[in-house]
Amino acid sequence: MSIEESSSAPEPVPVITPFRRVAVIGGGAWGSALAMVADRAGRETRLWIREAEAVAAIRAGGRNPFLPDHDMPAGISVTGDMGQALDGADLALLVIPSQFLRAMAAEVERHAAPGMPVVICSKGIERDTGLLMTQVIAEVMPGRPQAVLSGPSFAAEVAEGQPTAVTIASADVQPLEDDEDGPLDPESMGAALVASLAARVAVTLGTTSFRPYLSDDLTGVEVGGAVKNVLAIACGIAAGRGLGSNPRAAIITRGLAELKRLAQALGGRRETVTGLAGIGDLTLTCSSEQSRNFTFGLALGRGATPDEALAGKSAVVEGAVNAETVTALARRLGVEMPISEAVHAIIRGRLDIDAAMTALLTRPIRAESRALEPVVAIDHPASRASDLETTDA
Ligand SMILES: NC(=O)c1ccc[n+]([C@@H]2O[C@H](COP(=O)([O-])OP(=O)(O)OC[C@H]3O[C@@H](n4cnc5c(N)ncnc54)[C@H](O)[C@@H]3O)[C@@H](O)[C@H]2O)c1
Ligand SMILES: O=P(O)(O)OC[C@H](O)CO
Repeated sequence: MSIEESSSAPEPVPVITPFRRVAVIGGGAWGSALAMVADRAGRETRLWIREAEAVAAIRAGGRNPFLPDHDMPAGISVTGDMGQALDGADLALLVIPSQFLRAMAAEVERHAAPGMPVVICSKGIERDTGLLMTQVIAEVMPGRPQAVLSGPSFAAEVAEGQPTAVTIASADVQPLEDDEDGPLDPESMGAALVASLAARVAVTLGTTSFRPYLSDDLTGVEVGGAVKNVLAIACGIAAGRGLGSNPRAAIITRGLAELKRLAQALGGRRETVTGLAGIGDLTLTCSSEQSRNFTFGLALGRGATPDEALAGKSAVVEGAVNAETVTALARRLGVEMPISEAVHAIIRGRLDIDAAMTALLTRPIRAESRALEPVVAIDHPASRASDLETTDA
């Protein structure tokens, strides 16, 4: 029996027109892989790369140094000229490391056609402002339609065409008409989702190896992408320190609780946290040495300083910055994130790994679920004054 036969027949949905000309802004590993996705999906694809050497290397028939094991398909037009990349584009994917997105987006805004939507593919929170990437784009590209693409997706595997599923969220998912069942009536929301920018981006990029899911929760999706990087560093640290397999499971589980608290404090929804951009990306990044964040943590755990762990890397380690941005935002909102705090304190040299581990393990004992009210916290029998609570500022 086929998959189609085994499930009830879906309602017919309107045909959604894909975007035809896609500009990918940012030719690091992820931008290059996403350009390959767009090319495979049959879109006219241009890839803007900031580094002239990378453009020259690809044009000379070589490979992008940011994705050195993969040929760039001939159908992708590679350029270092932003105006050329955006000329005639009807969609742009912004694949710029989070701390540089503001500056690059301002340049995109100068060249992009009015109303051309952008898809944010970066994972992080801006250091100077504590803003999510969607908030940065709203400031720099006011009024421009935007979506977010995130989820468990190592660039190299996507470039190889390995099966990958991601979440695409856009904010234009409004019920199509007033509905007496309220704005979250599933039928009305389902219809709105189909008419959304997220859906159009999904049909633009979907292939037999790249499967997007739709969401209207940009905040939940964004917080997942930023926080998982910090938690992957925590898992790397534990592995590098030789602490066995148990801490990884604990960090993923309790880290997910941190992620959920921050997402909800910012207006995101808890179910997004259990989706691809939350637990999906968290489990991927916390479990693989393909992750730059995990391997950064691994080096710290083996005794390297943060500078030594980053030395010689052209690749971005978003979590190294986002440990600071995530915890600063959490503190401002009164959200407890002890594992992320510990990672930040270790990177800053304020706490050594063993002291951080002891501090985490001896925090007050409380119910696992905060749904169990009232929340009772009991002093841990082995606790000292918690190092974590004194680490910062
Ligand atoms: N690599 C992945 O597997 C992957 C997957 C999903 C999401 N992401 C996210 O995509 C974003 C880009 O990461 P990547 O992996 O493509 O990068 P990368 O590590 O492969 O390459 C570094 C990138 O940083 C850019 N860069 C360096 N200095 C800059 C500056 N001063 N101004 C502007 N840009 C500068 C380079 O041009 C290059 O594009 C990050 O937010 C990352 O979290 C990456
Ligand atoms: O290599 P990392 O740790 O930046 O992770 C890459 C992607 O975000 C995984 O989804």
